[in-house]
Formats: sequence, structure tokens, C-alpha cells
Amino acid sequence: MLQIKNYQLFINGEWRTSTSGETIDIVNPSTEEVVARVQNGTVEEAIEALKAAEKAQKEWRKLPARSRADLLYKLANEIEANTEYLAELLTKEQGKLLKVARFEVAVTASFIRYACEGARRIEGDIIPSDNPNEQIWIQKIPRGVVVAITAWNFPLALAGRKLGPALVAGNTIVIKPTSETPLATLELGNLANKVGIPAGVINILTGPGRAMGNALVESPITKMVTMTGSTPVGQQIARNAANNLTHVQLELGGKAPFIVFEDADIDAAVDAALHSRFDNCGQVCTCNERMYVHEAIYDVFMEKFIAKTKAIKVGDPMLEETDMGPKVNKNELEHMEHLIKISIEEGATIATGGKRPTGAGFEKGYWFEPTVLTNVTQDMTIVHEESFGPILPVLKFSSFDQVIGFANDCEYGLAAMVFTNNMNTIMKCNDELEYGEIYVNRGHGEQHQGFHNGYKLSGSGGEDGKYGFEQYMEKKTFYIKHKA
Ligand SMILES: NC(=O)C1=CN([C@@H]2O[C@H](COP(=O)(O)OP(=O)(O)OC[C@H]3O[C@@H](n4cnc5c(N)ncnc54)[C@H](OP(=O)(O)O)[C@@H]3O)[C@@H](O)[C@H]2O)C=CC1
Ligand SMILES: O=C(O)[C@@H](O)[C@@H]1OC[C@H](O)[C@H]1O
Repeated sequence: MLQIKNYQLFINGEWRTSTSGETIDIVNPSTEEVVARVQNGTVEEAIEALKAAEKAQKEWRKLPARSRADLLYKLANEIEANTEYLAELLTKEQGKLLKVARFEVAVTASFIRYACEGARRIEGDIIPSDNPNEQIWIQKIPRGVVVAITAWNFPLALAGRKLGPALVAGNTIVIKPTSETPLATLELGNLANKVGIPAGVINILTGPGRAMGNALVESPITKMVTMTGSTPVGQQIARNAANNLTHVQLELGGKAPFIVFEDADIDAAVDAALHSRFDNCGQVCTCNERMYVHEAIYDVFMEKFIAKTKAIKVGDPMLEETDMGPKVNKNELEHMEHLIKISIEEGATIATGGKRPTGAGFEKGYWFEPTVLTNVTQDMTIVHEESFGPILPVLKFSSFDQVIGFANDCEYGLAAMVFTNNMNTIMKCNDELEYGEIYVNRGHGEQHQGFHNGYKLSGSGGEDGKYGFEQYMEKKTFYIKHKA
């Protein structure tokens, strides 16, 4: 009999049942079974968590950054020590492959460790003044209370990506994971207590974003909101944060073009295009959302690509031999069917996939076949609307200017991928593509020391690396005059 765990809110180092008396079911997308319940937290509980974080921050900021980092290194070690437990939770709540869930746990620990390396690099400036006997000092200081709001595709990694730099910089944090996949994130509360992170430094709340999330964003206690999720919600958060001019960091939607020029290494491009579309059932913000293949190599490329797509094994994400699990929920699955319907109506052809798989193992769950659409034109909905799922529209192109025009014809600007061996083409792509993150001759996949930065409706502020770390700090300038 499946054991259903009832999670609580994590406020000021303690687990609390919400006064709402309401809970939210967490459903396994592979089986449609309820695997856990979490609290439907109240606005009052959001404010209580913010006040706990505010109180804790007064002492947390006084610790040397190295001491803060020492505690976070211990948290990273505990996360790693619980890999199997956390990975199984991620697979149960989100449907990602267990082997990918293990990777996500490792990445979470790695994000935190990377942030800890910055503890001794919180550097300010001493600048000579135009006035005699005077110096100008610019000091980096923490912002205060950070609110972190995360999406469902890599919930634990997104939490680690934010709590790491926030806490090393001397802030405290209130994390509101998505109501879809909050379980692994909630487990961080137990691990934080275990390693001795002081009460109130990390708080984890569950509840609908439109209520709980709003309350966290609108409070004057909140000095920064870092959010990963959809563009419409990011825009709403920016509007709500404007009332207090709260600093906002947004990582939002994407529609990455994958461009294969005629001189590309075709086999390498096929493999990169396959993984960059179908990893995590296509639920990655930097996924290959539309592919442009030069007409001179289109037939050869597509024969290889479609054969490999057909070979993808969809099934139980707990099994090592599975290549792709289900979509995260029913709404997302129905969104796939909606996009296919529109694409066909607009003239596209299904080269492979395009529907729910049937047969043993697919009676329950939110499964969708890896899908490739051909005879696609640039004006079609599927070329512009993010699918965030295993649907790939493919178009031909004939010239550099044409494909750059296609690629930039987009309201998003997060990631782009380019395959060519011509250095001049690479430099021209880097110069002309309107994207914050460009992958050349490889598929998607950021590194912590880079900068995950979306242009246009893909975000604002960016995260990761030294520029992402900077977002979690304020600057204070001093003019120091001394006796001659
Ligand atoms: N750029 C990037 O790095 C990434 C971008 N994404 C994008 O996220 C989307 C999928 O994730 P999904 O979780 O559905 O995104 P959503 O935007 O639906 O939700 C993201 C988070 O925002 C919360 N939220 C919702 N409304 C509000 C509000 N009014 N105020 C404050 N918080 C709110 C949600 O809470 P709740 O769920 O409880 O409503 C959730 O925790 C895709 O568009 C994808 O492109 C995903 C991953 C990475
Ligand atoms: O947010 C995303 O979808 C990606 O940035 C993803 O999140 C954590 C992983 O490290 C990235 O691949």
C-alpha cells in the first residue's frame, strides 16, 4: 500500500500544519496516484515566514561569509548523502527519469558548492576622491530577505540555484516551490536543521502562487524576488513587486532555435538536437523548441533524426532502460494535444509521434510520444509558442540571413544552438542572434560559472556565475574624509 506522507510548512526551523486546514494532493504523473499531501498555506503564514527570515537575517549577516559557506557546504553534503531518497521523490512528483533525478540532486549540491566558493570573493572598491584627504569606499552588502519562487521541471535544482548565492551573500530566504512538485524542496528543511543552519534562515512554504506567491512578492519585508517559471507569471510578479520597487530576478519561458548549417557535423548535430529536445520530456527552458536545417543536408539529416526519435523508449521513469517519462500533469498533456491539433490545421505534417502512446503501461499517466513535425512554415503557431514538451517543428532554410531572420523572429531570447564548422559563420551567429545563451556545436546545458540570462520575454537579471551572485547584494558607498 502506497505510504502517503503529509508534509507541513517549514517556518523558523519548525514544521507547522497550516491554519487553513487545507492540503494539496501531489500526483505521480506516471500513475496518477496521490503520493503525498502538502499544506495549502495562508497569506498570514507567508508573512510569518517573512518575519522569521527578517529576524534571522540580522544575525546571519553578521557571520563571516566563510562561516555561512561552511554551513552550506554541509547542506550540500547532506543533499548528496540523500541522493536516492531525493531522486525517487523527484521522479514520483515530476515524472523525470530516475537517472536524471539523480543528476538533478547532484546539480543541486553543485549549485550550492559553487555559491560557497564565492564567500571570499565578495569584493568592494576603494576609489580615490577628487577631494583632498578623502577616499570613496563601495561595499557589497546583503539585500535582506529573498523570496525564491520555483518551477516544476527541476524543482530541487532551482531551489539550490537560488538559496546558495542568497545565503552565502548574507541574505535569508523564503522558498515557495510550485504546487506541482514541492516534495524534494520541502526535504531541504530537515537537512537544514540537521546541519545546524539557524532557524529562520531557510523557510519553505507551499500554497498556490496566485495567493501565497502574491503575498510574498508584495510584502515590504521582501527585498528581492528570484523566480523561475512562465513569462505571464513573471510579468505579474514584476508588476506586484513594483509597488515596493523590490529587486526582481526572472528566468522565464523560451523558444530556442536549433540551427544546422550545411557544413555541420551531421551525426553530432542529430544527437545534440535529439537530447536538447527530448531530455526531461522536453521540459527544460533551454530545450530545442524549433529546428532549422539547411536544405542541402535536410534529407540526410532528417532520415537519421527521425530514426533516432522513433527509437526513444517512453515508459516508467524508474527503469534504467527508459529514455523518456511522462509530462508533469494532465493540463500539460492536453496542451501537447492542443498544439498538435493547431499545427495540423495550419498545414504541418506529423513525421513521427503526435499522440498519446497506448498499450501496457500507458493505461494511466500523462504520456506523449516524441513528436517531429515537418512541412512547417515560419508563421505557424508551433514556431512561436513554447511547447515545453516533446514536440519539435522542423523547417528548411537556404541562406544565413534567412535563418537568422527566422531565429530572431521570436518574443523570447533565452537560448539558441548552432552547428557549423565555419568560424566566420560562428562569429556572425554570435553577433546577430538575439539570445542570452548560445551553444555552438553542442546541445543545451548551462554551467554554474556561466550566466543564465534571458533577453526579451525570457527574463530579466539573469542568474548563475559571478553576475548572478551580484544580484543578491546591494552596494553601499562611503565618502571618508580625514585630517590632512
Ligand atoms: N528560464 C528558465 O530557467 C526556466 C523557465 N521555465 C518556464 O516555466 C514554465 C513552466 O513552469 P511552471 O511552474 O508551470 O511556471 P508557472 O509560471 O506556472 O509557475 C512558476 C511559479 O510561480 C508561482 N506563481 C504562480 N502565480 C504566481 C503569482 N501571481 N505570484 C507569485 N508566484 C506565482 C507558481 O506557484 P504555483 O505552481 O503554486 O501556482 C510556481 O511556483 C515554462 O514556461 C518554462 O519555460 C521553467 C524552468 C526554467
Ligand atoms: O531551468 C531549467 O530548465 C534549466 O536551467 C535546468 O535547471 C537546472 C538544470 O541545471 C538546468 O538544466
